[in-house]
Amino acid sequence: MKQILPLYFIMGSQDCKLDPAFTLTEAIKGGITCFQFREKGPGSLQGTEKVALGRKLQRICRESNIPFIVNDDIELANTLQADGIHVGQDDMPIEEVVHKFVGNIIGLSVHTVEEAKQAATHNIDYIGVGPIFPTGTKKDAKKPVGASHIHTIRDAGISTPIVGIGGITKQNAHHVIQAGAEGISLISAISMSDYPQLAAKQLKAILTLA
Ligand SMILES: Cc1ncsc1CCOP(=O)(O)O
Ligand SMILES: C=C1C=NC(C(F)(F)F)=NC1=N
Ligand SMILES: [Mg+2]
Repeated sequence: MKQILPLYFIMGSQDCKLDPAFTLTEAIKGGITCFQFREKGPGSLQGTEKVALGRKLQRICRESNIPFIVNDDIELANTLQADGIHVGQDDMPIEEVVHKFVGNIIGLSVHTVEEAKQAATHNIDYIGVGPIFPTGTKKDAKKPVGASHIHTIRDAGISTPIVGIGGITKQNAHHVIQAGAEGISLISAISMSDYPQLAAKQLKAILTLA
């Protein structure tokens, strides 16, 4: 987990300024360590187009040995034989996911310390804690919790690997690492960039300095 969580890029075509395949290829060159396909919300693809894009992005990840995680859609995750799945609190119950998903990485979205405690009782590989900072990318995001919330979760004795998520940029990424997260995950800081390779490189450099 420690080697895949540091710079965890998440994207769907709806988040992407340039061509998704180009952006992902560039982000990988820039040093991302994990990718999540999150085709969801306004403007996202559905059905066969969604599967086709997923397959295309999975191939790009496979060429560079980058784990390919699918958000929410357990059917798609199993169809693509994805490396992992990420589910939210209001998606399929985690017990079911652990049972139904054939891959090996399972991630869960977490907002409160209570949810983090719950997650720790299942063998979840990592938890996505956020939104850390305000974000416009997820329409129904909850109230930002701030980087200190990661510290609070750690202080509650929870040792599950953590990625911070929500409004993370090269300006604020260091707060997330300093608060005790194994990594940062983000969408627009890379997906909305004209230079996704440079964006990824700059974020990666900050992680090594944090
Ligand atoms: C998927 C998700 N979950 C909590 S905030 C968020 C959106 C993160 O997007 P960005 O990195 O552009 O703020
Ligand atoms: C809502 C989400 C929260 N966290 C994460 C991750 F960063 F992968 F943990 N992914 C999501 N899709
Ligand atoms: Mg979700």
